[in-house]
Amino acid sequence: METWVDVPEGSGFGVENLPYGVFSRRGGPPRVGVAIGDRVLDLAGLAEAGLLTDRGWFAAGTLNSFMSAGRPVWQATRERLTALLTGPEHRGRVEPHLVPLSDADLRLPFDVADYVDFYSSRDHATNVGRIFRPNAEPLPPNWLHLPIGYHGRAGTVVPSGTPVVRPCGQRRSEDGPVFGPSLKLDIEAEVGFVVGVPSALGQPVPTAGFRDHVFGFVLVNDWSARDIQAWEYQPLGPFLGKSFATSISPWVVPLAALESARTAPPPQDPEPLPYLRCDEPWGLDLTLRIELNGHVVSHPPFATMYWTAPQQLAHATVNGAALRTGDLMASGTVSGPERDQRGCLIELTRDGREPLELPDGRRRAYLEDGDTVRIQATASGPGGAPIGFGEVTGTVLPASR
Ligand SMILES: O=C(O)/C=C/C(=O)CC(=O)CC(=O)O
Ligand SMILES: [Ca+2]
Ligand SMILES: [Mg+2]
Repeated sequence: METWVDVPEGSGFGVENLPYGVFSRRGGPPRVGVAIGDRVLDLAGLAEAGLLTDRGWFAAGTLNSFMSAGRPVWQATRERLTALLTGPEHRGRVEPHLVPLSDADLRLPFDVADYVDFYSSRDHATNVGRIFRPNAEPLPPNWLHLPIGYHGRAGTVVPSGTPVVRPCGQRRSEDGPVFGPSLKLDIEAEVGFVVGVPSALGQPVPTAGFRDHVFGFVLVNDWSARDIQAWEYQPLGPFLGKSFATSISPWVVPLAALESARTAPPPQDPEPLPYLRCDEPWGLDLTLRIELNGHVVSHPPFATMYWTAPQQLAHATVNGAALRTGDLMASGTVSGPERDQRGCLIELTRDGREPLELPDGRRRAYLEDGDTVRIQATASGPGGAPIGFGEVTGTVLPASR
């Protein structure tokens, strides 16, 4: 597929992708756009010019209204945008609605309804199980039977670029609990899916309902204070150790852009219960890349995730819990089997015992004030075209006291 837009070589934003976001230009009103090359196509502008159907979806500060419109609308919009961006006859009327990315202020793409975080990488769960519970089996007995998760704090999901203030809290010391800034501030590189179409209370959504409810995927950094977490989390799970901030990428990659990236997940043994069985393979050939202060420290492979997104969705609703537009469900930390494939510092440095030696001569056990973390990801698209997820970044600010 050829677009008349000049897409730089290696850009993950070719016409095969068309990820959705919300942007504003020079203090102007927010609007929905799709990324193409190093530009944003202004969908509200296209609609005003009569080039695109809009039922109040695009001159909006969030994607929620468009996401709730459902799959037939998502499909028709994608087909129309593809036609506009590939047909040379449309160029003259469409080109005025392309905004340079450098002029676009990217917002949180959707209002987050509920936020769930899973724990679906077997390598990650095994590695952190050994660190947090050295005297127990690394995988809890339920791990192979259900995708473990917890409910997080939707109101502290922030867009890429938002600074992260080092959290304060209680941590264990030899003399009892002490209060202060976390000494073990960490990241978690994850991929999340976003719900578009709600479901009714009392009605589970089966794995086969995934495509009808889920709009797309984003990158997630689930910032984690390991010392606060280790002291507070038993028996009810993560609380203040993770609720201070969770960052997401500004672009939502639609499911339709990920068809070529779909791959069989690792075999599941024991076979899951019937409600968790899935006819379609929803592993994704997607590689993450984590940079710390500009140095690449890891390449986590998403295809190794044990539990897939449709299984997570089916599990999260099997008790009848309803879905709302804007629900964000994150995969859990993405870690592969190799040392340089781990998705967080607690694994990469074995809880600080083996600090990273960065090429600039500095060492890192956990994050220090002023550190910047950047997570990117690329999936394989049709004919090998890269499908980019953009990036999620954040810089650590000192604790406020
Ligand atoms: O095993 C534990 O006690 C803790 C695990 C985590 O902190 C991971 C978590 O938040 C879920 C995930 O990202 O995989
Ligand atoms: Ca997490
Ligand atoms: Mg978090």
